[in-house]
Amino acid sequence: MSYQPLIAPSILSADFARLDREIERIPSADWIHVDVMDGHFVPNLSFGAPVAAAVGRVTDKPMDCHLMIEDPLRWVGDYVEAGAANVTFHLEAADDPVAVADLLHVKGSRAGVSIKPGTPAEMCFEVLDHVDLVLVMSVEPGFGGQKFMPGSLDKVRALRAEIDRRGLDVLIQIDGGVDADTIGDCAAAGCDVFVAGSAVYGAPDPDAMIGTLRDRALAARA
Ligand SMILES: O=C(CO)[C@H](O)[C@H](O)COP(=O)(O)O
Ligand SMILES: [Co+2]
Repeated sequence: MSYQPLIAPSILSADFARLDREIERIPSADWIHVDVMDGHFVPNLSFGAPVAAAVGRVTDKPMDCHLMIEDPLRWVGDYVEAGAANVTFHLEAADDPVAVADLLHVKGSRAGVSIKPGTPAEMCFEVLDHVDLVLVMSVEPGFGGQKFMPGSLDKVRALRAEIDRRGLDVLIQIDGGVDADTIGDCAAAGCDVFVAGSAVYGAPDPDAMIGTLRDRALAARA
């Protein structure tokens, strides 16, 4: 099948006082990326399941929850109940990542696992058969607006090779510093899903920026 990059704007860079209006500004988005930070796993606090549920009420697009939280087994169910289509937890935070992924499937969402910049791609290999998505962080998680770390692309290439070798239907998502200049390299390395916060909401026309990002990803794979 032809390559179809998915653009997932992060509402972390949106105006939290008007999330309904901010989501209306991005009709071309494929997914809505929702960054949950608990102030423990990462040194920042964003919001939790009630705000995710509010996002779910104002959009029909798939809600993609990125949980930067400790003890994901305890909390993931709340995000499925909030309406998430995908729930991604951090490998570094999970005692038993397969149990978290299995719970997400039982609850009815897709399961994603994420790795921070310092975690080798190979650490994910044993959970690849149990998840639908791997999220490679290309900044240290916790804050929007950071600079893309090009070293993350080697991890994307390693994951792409292993997923393809096993013939798995697992998406590779990249998150952090993705913009019109960096998305091409991410697509060429093998990414399927692109999170962009500041690049989209910092643009004069956020929806036009989504089109630019998609075009650049497609061009890099042509
Ligand atoms: O998970 C995240 C931060 O931990 C965000 O999704 C990410 O940083 C998006 O913001 P930007 O595109 O501005 O880097
Ligand atoms: Co994120």
